[in-house]
Amino acid sequence: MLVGIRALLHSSPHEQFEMLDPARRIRTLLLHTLLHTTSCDIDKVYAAASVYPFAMSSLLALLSQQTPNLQTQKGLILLGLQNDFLSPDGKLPVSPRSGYLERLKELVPAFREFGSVIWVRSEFEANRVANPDDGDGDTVIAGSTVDGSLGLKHVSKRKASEDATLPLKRAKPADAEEEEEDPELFLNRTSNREPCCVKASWGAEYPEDIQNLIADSDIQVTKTYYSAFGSTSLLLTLRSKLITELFVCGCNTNLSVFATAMDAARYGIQITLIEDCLGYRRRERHDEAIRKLVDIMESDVMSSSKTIDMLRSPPDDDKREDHCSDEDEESAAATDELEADSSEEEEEEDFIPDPDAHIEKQHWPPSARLPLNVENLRSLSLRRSTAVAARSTVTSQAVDLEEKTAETTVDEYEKAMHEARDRVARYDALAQRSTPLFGMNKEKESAGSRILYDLLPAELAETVFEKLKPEVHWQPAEEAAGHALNHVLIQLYRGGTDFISEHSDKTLDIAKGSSIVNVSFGAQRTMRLRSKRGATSHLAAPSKHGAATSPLTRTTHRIPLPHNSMITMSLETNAEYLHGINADKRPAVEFSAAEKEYDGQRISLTFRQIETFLSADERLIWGQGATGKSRALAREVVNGDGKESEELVRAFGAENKASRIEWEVVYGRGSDVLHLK
Ligand SMILES: O=C(O)CCC(=O)C(=O)O
Ligand SMILES: [Fe+2]
Repeated sequence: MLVGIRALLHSSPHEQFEMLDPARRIRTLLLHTLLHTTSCDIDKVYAAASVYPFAMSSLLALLSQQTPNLQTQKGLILLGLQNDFLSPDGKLPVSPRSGYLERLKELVPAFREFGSVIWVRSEFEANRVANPDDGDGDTVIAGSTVDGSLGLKHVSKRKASEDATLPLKRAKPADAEEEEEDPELFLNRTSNREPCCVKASWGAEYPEDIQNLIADSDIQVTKTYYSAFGSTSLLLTLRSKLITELFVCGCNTNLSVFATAMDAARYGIQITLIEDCLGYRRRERHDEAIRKLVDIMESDVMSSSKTIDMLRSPPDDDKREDHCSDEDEESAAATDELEADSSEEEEEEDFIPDPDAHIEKQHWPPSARLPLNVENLRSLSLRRSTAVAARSTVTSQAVDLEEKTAETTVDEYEKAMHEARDRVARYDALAQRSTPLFGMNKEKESAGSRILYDLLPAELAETVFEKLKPEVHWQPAEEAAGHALNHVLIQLYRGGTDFISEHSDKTLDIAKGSSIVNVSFGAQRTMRLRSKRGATSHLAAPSKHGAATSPLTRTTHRIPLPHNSMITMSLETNAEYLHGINADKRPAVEFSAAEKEYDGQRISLTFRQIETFLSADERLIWGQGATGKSRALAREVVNGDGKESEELVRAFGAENKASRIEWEVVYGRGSDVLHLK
């Protein structure tokens, strides 16, 4: 059960009225319509699994076998760093990104301490078809796919009987009519031009600077397709080395990089694109490739320096643990063994693969297993990078607020909250410190919703919970009116089993275009956001048919809410998803330190900008959500369960169901009902 304590606020000391507490309408309704989640969304971690079920399930099977002590490895893959692309005299020079080589000079040797370095070069052998209609070719972003949506449909045509160890897309020689004139399609000889990287030509060689970076111990691969998995034994190499995570550099982002990363991700390998070490000729193609890899394959994107930082000081375990713990789901496995130890000796000691066996059996020998399944691996990896990013962006905030920490009074807290609210209003400033709610590079999907860690200065954060707790029991919250937010709801979750069912906040009384700001103190809980049934999202990546998610697929995001964090939830996110905090029924031993803190109790503060008002005696109601739209037109509140209550319940129900409501149609007339029975 959730204990909700209402906090009525005066909008200004001079006006004799109180804000309508929307929670009263909302919460009373919730008591009647408790929604219990009944089924687990298997699509939760990445929708790709349903698009490429066969490739995914083979890796899933592989990773979920239970044998201790097997450690996964990382690889740095560098594609196409050849004269034809890097040299100004090459056939298809990419735009030299400033400092690119310097960054590689730092990254490559640094990476060797943590994993394998893999150099992949192209050699023209025969014309390769890109994005053919029958699906029998490489997937790149060029030619006819550039303006429209990318033709991925051929990949899903793969039959389960196909051998997943073979490259997913085997390009076939192009015939005359299929010739692509797009000059970026460098593995294509047309009547007008020569292909790039012709075997034994200068263009196919590595420039000297790159040659100097290659060590004897590195893996070198020559490919003749856009994808490094076509015509090579790269997959076997990766599997024999237990490389489950690839960091990708090179050029072109939209060609070899894209085709390779797509294939790798289909094989269940976690991809991190090192954005400042990618080369391209056209920015929009580079962006599109990254967007698709992030949206479809849940790839991460990092700078080279952040990659090195992350490798050198991986985030602590608390931040990496998966907190999926809904009653309808298996809880995540332990994560201790996740961190790869890249020492070659240890790797060999534990597992000596028989490559032939892999082709046939599609799984590792029973003696080799991972403690994690692929879902955990992926979500952890995603979380980890987000945590790193968050950590590295909060430093300036800590400095900013340092002076304000001398005295940790509630006034101080108020001041800090005001400051935080101002920052919410100034989106640009906030963006420096917070990250998109659903992860770095998920700006669009997050629709302006963001998460900010380390909201308050450290000293204040240490005491704020103890200071706020008595407030919850004793009295409504102090006035917390800011410029944009005039209402706060304080809620105490007494332990892991207190929950709030999934819902959308009802926008009847909430100012249009405003954001809902949700601050967490105390024990960490996880907010689950789940797209509405039958909703076609306009926020996620559009598919060929224009809609991002099929009406049957529901997208789920789980956002851990650590102590001292703040979510700014846009009304768009509120409309698109139901949000809630499920009861956590895992055994206590599975709780992380952050989840156990404060005796498992959590306080949330939900700030809103409310546009419907009540008179101090609660007899009159007016404003956006009432029938009288101004003070002068205020009407008497309606209580009881008459027809009007029923109508309001129905309207609220509509908002819980639909990702888009016609606000004017559903709520426009307003309702003077205050208490729903
Ligand atoms: O406690 C929380 O963080 C969520 C609260 C919430 O969603 C609500 O009150 O509408
Ligand atoms: Fe809510």
